[in-house]
Formats: sequence, C-alpha cells, structure tokens
Amino acid sequence: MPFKILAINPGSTSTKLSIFEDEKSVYNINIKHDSTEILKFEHIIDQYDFRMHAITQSLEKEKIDISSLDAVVGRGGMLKPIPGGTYYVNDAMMEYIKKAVRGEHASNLGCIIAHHIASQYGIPSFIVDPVAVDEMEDIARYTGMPEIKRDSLFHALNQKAVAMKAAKDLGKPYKELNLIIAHLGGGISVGVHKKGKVVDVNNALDGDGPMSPERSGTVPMGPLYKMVFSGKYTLKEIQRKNYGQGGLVAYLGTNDGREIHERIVNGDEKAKFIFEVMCYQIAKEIGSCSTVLKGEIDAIILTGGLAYDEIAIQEISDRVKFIAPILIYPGEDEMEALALGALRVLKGEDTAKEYK
Ligand SMILES: Nc1ncnc2c1ncn2[C@@H]1O[C@H](COP(=O)(O)OP(=O)(O)O)[C@@H](O)[C@H]1O
Ligand SMILES: CCCC(=O)OP(=O)(O)O
Repeated sequence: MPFKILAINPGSTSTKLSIFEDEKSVYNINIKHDSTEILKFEHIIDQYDFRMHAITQSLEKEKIDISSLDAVVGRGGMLKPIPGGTYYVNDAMMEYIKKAVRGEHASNLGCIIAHHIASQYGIPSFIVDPVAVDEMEDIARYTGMPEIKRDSLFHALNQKAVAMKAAKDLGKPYKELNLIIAHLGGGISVGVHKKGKVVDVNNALDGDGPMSPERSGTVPMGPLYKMVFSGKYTLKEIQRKNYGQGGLVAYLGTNDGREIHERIVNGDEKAKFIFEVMCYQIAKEIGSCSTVLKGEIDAIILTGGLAYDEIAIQEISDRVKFIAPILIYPGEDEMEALALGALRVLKGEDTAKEYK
C-alpha cells in the first residue's frame, strides 16, 4: 500500500491542499481567500479558525476521505533559525509560532493546522524546509550597525526543491554544486547555494533585496527614517509599504504579473518601466551573489511564478548571462516538496529532526 499524505500550504492569499500517494499527487485544491477577508485579521494566528473552516469545507465538498492518511505535512513558518530538513511538529514549535517571535507570515499556520488534523487520526505531522532555514555563513550576517544582523528568511522549500532538480539535470550531487537561485514570487529571495548550503540570501520579508510584486525591497535608510519619524504614518502603515503594498503594487496597483504583462504588450510605458526596474534589481542581486561564490558558479536558476514571464526572463537574463548558464524552473513545487519530505521519513530514508 502506498503512503497517503496530506500536504497543506497556507499562503498570503490562498491555502493549497494536496493528497499524495507515495510520490504521486492524487488531489490538488487551491482555496483562494479574498484579500479583504484576510486583512480583517490583525495577526496571522487569528486566521486559524477561518482557514480550518475553509479546509474542512473544501475536503467535504470534494468528498475527500482523509481517515486513511499516514501523515500530514505543513509549510513551516518563522521558527528559530534552523538547518534545512523535515521536522516533527511538536509543542515547542507551536508555542514559538503562536507568539510570532520572528514575525508574521501565512506559513506560520502550517504546523498548527497540520498538527490539528493529524492529532484527530493519531498520525504524525511534519514541516519541511521552513522559511526559517538558516545556513548562512557568519560573514553574511553582519551589517555596518552592530545592533542589526541580517536574517535568513526565504523561500527555502522551493529553493531547496529546485536545487535538487537542477542537480539531477546537471548530473552532479547538490553538495558539489555552486548555484544562485532566484525565487521570483509575490516576495523575491535570491539565495547563494554553496555546495549544498544556502550561505547567503536576502530576507524576502524585511526590506532586504530587490523589490517584488508586493514588497519594497531595500530602500535608502535616510529617507526611510525621516518618513518613520515624520509623524505622518503609523508603524503598521510603514510595514504595509514594505510588505503587501510595496513594489509593483505601490506603482501599478496590482501584484499580478500576468496583468502587468498584458499592460506592457498593450503599450503601457509606466508598467514597462517599473517592471524593468524590478528586473534590474533582481539582476543586480544575482550579480552581488556571484561575488560570494567568487565567480565559480555552475548555474543561475530562475524559479517562482514570475519565471513564467518571458519579459522578466529576457530582462534578467540579458544582464546576468555573462556570469553563468541560466536554468529556468517556472512556478514552484512546494506541495511536492512537502509531501516528499514527509515520505522520505515514512519510508525510513530520512529521520525527522526535533525542533527545540
Ligand atoms: N504565467 C505567469 N505569467 C506571468 N506572471 C505570473 C504567471 N504565473 C504567476 N505569475 C506571477 O508571479 C508572481 C508570484 O506568483 P506565485 O509564485 O504564484 O506567488 P507566491 O510566491 O506568492 O506563491 C505573481 O505576480 C503572479 O501574478
Ligand atoms: C519568508 C519568505 C517567504 C515568502 O516571502 O513567501 P511568499 O512570497 O509566498 O509570501
């Protein structure tokens, strides 16, 4: 009998569910949440009942029987900095997440929802490669302000999954490769994968790195702190300018890459320019990552939703193709990455780590 696994991925505007039988995906459900509904909640954890209700309703509507599951796996959130891998969901993990010590991201709900469902059936729950994966080298953590260190918060799940695919395609183990991986999603992270470890990466949530469809990325600090102390804005308003209402949303009123693509091909000069600005910043980030690897790079990889967009691919490739060969893996395989992480443990090919 194959192992049956429910994978749950809470995103900023959706909750994705998949059922896997061993490596095979047999059901996929994408529950879209209206952003006005989501914005009503002050904290991510407050969305728990709302998302659980949506999940239960969807499973019932699709007549999906989850009584014979072997495990439930959720996307892992903003935990303490930890190495990559599969972890058992435990009380220490859920307590930490409930306090949102490192901040708020939809993925914080992954372990709690997975644990809730699994405990009804007496089966294990896991998370895999959470956004808190931290393999950074010390030199990458320092800034010019001793009080402030750089944090590793990024699309670890998809970056690691894509790295494994690239390793297969390049015919070399991940641990022998040097890769620069740019996840181009609602948020953007560009990671330096040095021989199997992400030794440097921009914090995709905290105003670090290129602007993205809905995030500001890095902005000059002088004007920012004048803005912060001008008395015109609340902390929440400033945070929204960085996260949720920044980047393409701030200039073009949408975070939808497909809509912007249509505007560009229909002659919208502003959309064309702002999109080019974002691609320029992504290319510049990749260029800066190339120095971390001292130019010894097997491949640059573009992945995430925007890697479907040929304008983005063209703009970025034009600027970085001199550095290394470019591989494109559009979209993300987070559901598969979650299920395979749990499956390796169920099959005894890997041991789940304990979060402390
Ligand atoms: N086929 C496509 N063409 C152009 N842009 C796309 C396409 N698919 C997704 N996108 C855009 O990619 C961005 C991120 O999408 P996605 O990777 O699904 O988001 P997230 O990282 O939040 O899961 C969005 O701006 C989305 O509109
Ligand atoms: C912490 C990085 C994860 C992230 O930014 O994910 P989304 O782009 O899906 O919000």
